[in-house]
Amino acid sequence: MSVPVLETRTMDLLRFATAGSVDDGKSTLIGRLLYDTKSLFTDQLEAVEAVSAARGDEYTNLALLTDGLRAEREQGITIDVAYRYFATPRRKFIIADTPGHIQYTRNMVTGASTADLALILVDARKGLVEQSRRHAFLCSLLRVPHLVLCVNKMDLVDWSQQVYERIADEFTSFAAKLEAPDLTVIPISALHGDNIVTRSEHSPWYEGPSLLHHLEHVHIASDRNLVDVRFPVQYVIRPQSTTITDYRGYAGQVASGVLKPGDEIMVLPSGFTSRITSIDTADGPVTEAYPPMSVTIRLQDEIDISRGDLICRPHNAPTTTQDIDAMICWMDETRPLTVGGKYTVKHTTRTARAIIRSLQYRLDVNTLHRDETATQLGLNEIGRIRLRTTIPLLADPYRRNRTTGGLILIDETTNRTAAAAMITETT
Ligand SMILES: Nc1nc2c(ncn2[C@@H]2O[C@H](COP(=O)(O)OP(=O)(O)OP(=O)(O)O)[C@@H](O)[C@H]2O)c(=O)[nH]1
Repeated sequence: MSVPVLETRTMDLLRFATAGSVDDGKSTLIGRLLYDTKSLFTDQLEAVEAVSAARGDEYTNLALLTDGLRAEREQGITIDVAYRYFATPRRKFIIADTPGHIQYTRNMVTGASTADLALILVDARKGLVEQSRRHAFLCSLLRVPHLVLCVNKMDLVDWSQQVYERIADEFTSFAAKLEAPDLTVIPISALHGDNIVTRSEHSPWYEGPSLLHHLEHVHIASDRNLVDVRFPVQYVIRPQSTTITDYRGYAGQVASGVLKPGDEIMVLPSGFTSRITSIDTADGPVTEAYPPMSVTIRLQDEIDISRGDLICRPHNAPTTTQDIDAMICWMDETRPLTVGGKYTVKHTTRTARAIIRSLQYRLDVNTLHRDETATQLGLNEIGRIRLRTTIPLLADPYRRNRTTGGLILIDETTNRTAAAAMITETT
């Protein structure tokens, strides 16, 4: 049976990103999750207890656990995306802890772009702030399928149901305007551990799940696109590169869809068709491949295929195009995006060069106002652009496919990532 295999293999890992303003309690919450799921080593805990005591903190400061960077510990703020891992018997988790400061939109974009779920924290005393809306907007732009609003520090508002409901209602109506995905709101106290692992006795009026229960059970298997077969070829394994003289395979990671031996496929951009003879993995051959598996595909016919080509089904192909419309988040602090600028584009396994043909508008992420008179995008600004590439890209809209719909721009002189972009239209 193929379906149960698919379920267990793809269901056991949840990637989530955390967001919130400064001091809303993200680091404390992550520390609490690590602590309560026993994902810590004794020496880590002892170190944190010692630092907390030295700082004169009233409670063991669990936020210190997630402060991976020395600079951050000194300044007391999160400045980069820190990845944390923990597991429960039901699932493994990767947390992207992204900073709350307004100037770190690019880190938030980096952390959330591969997330299954985003967790936005608000301080119950302050309610929704500009940052909460901004983060919710970015999550919708990045198509993060599940959103959780944690109303934190409920202990500081005496576990008031009214306070919680006002914040939950306000956020729910804002999220509705964003085509936001599945939304869950949970009242918590990260510091004291209420509604984190088990339901708290302080909130008898709250009938939903604890945060961990929700993280363990949120259904993510159907978020993956299993319909459109997209296999960007990363590496061609030729006869001379193995000891088996007649082996020729195409290695890569399945971006979407399900591939099976016997399937008819088409290779882009050439358009040649063939059939899959076998699918190999590091653990031996498999009878099917689906995202995010890394596999090597062998074909019945000898076709000229190189890195950057894409394998799909003959009647379900991405658009082959040099003209791309995209929403873009500018990440280069030294130079702004300007019309006419030339960049290297990395799109799946394909590299091209591109020119920015136009900037249609700059978006104010707080008000969602579009400024059509804008001529530049600076660090952390978001806008809609049109670009033309030197060679065709094999692209889908980002809303359909987060892999074949995403690209990055690289500054050719510094080799730094200048922007991340989500394709809105391919023409
Ligand atoms: N009373 C109470 N205090 C909390 C709670 N959660 C966090 N705090 C406190 O709020 C302060 C800020 O928490 P952090 O976890 O450092 O906040 P953060 O959002 O990670 O902040 P940055 O890393 O600076 O972005 C700390 O003093 C925490 O102890 C809570 O549920 N109740």
